[in-house]
Amino acid sequence: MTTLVALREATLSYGKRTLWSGLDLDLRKGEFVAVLGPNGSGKTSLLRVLLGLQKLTGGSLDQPEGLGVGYIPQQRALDPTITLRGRDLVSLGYDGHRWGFGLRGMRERKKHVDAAITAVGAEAFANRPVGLLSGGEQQRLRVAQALVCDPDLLLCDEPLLSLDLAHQQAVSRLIDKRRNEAGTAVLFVTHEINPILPLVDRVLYLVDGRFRIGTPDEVMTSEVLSELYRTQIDVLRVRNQIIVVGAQGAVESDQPHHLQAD
Ligand SMILES: Nc1ncnc2c1ncn2[C@@H]1O[C@H](COP(=O)(O)OP(=O)(O)OP(=O)(O)O)[C@@H](O)[C@H]1O
Repeated sequence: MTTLVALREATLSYGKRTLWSGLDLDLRKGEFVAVLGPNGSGKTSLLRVLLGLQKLTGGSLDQPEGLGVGYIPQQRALDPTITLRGRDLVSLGYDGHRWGFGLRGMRERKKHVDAAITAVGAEAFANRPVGLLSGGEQQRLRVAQALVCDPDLLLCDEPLLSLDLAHQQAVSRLIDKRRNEAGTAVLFVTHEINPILPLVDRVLYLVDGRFRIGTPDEVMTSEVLSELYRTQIDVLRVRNQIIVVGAQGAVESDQPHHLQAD
């Protein structure tokens, strides 16, 4: 499979604090990689490196020139006074240069924006000011904005947060469809692996500068998580769900970051 992006011996430090080092990661075309780990382990920072917003402090990042990158940022509620409409937000993600700015360009732009809005089921509120929409409605528009530019690489920072179950499934299916049909590689930061487990090819699990990369079966085990968290962790499989139980008692599978290392 073609490698789209390669990190070699990658290190990221802020001052004296090293978030991770010696990270080797090949992201392949059409691959779905989930990034898991407790708060502050450097998941968002990894996405920022791939976006070119943060420089590595060691090692290298190889990505082809002109790689199309879509980004679904971690959710922050938008200011209620913002008057930008939902469809304008989606349009911002569209690369109009590809089609030019003439009449044809504008028609193409509208076609793509409409398709992205329909894909996330946002037709009913796309013409309303984004600041007045609910968190889940805003999130669906952010997903549309990231997909409308037909990205080669899609970086997702907890995109399912604040979505109800039906929309979690709809958004996951949409991202999966995109990578199956267009070979888009997906790097998906999440605290909850279960809703996306059937889609995940590999997991990158970061804890306190330590990390493990492999298939969910290789990484989501009692042995590996105990080693990463440096405390006894039990990983149970119940009806195709992964339940992580820490030393402090039962830990909800969607909140492994609440595990205490002491
Ligand atoms: N520009 C920066 N300068 C200094 N420290 C930073 C900077 N950006 C992030 N950090 C710190 O680096 C650590 C990792 O942050 P990051 O946002 O990557 O973590 P995360 O794994 O995404 O966490 P969360 O699960 O809480 O979203 C945090 O302690 C954060 O405060």
